[in-house]
Amino acid sequence: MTLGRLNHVGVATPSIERSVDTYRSLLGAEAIGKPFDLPAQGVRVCFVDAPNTQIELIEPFDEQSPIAGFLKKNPAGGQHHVCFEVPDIDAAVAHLKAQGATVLGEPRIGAHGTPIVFVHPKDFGGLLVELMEAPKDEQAGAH
Ligand SMILES: CC[C@@H](C(=O)O)C(=O)SCCNC(=O)CCNC(=O)[C@H](O)C(C)(C)COP(=O)(O)OP(=O)(O)OC[C@H]1O[C@@H](n2cnc3c(N)ncnc32)[C@H](O)[C@@H]1OP(=O)(O)O
Ligand SMILES: [Co+2]
Repeated sequence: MTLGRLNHVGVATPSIERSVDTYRSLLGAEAIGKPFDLPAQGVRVCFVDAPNTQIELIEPFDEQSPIAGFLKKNPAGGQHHVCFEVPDIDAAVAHLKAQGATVLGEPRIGAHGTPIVFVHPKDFGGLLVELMEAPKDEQAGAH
């Protein structure tokens, strides 16, 4: 298991449009992607680029969304997860399970088109951690 770059910070919001306005007006964010649906993950997504990472704005796609409960508890939204890159998601999952961590489900394709998996917040002092397999071209470029 090798810890890689911080890929993004996930921020849950009841309205991507309102959050985008806030990032633009209060923080001067300019590089903001177009929102898109990810029904398989139960979210609508929009990336705000910062020089060294991304903010991933996520809004529930439907009532079954994994962020529905979070927004019920935090109606204004808030920081939801952090995502670190790993070179090999299957190796990371095997390592985490061997250490007794609670891996939430099987790896699935995430918003960047590579496999992702989540680790329960109880294993990280209340922080929901997402691991994302780094794109192979980035890994090749890193050597
Ligand atoms: C855009 C696609 C993708 C990407 O490519 O980047 C994504 O990021 S998708 C993001 C959304 N998807 C997920 O979050 C999937 C994984 N999450 C889950 O499986 C669940 O959300 C959860 C973490 C198991 C929580 O389930 P939930 O039913 O909402 O809550 P519980 O009531 O069971 O909560 C148990 C416990 O955990 C606390 N909690 C819940 N969410 C968070 C959070 N985001 N950060 C920190 N803590 C969280 C909750 O408060 C409970 O605590 P206690 O009350 O102390 O038990
Ligand atoms: Co994410």
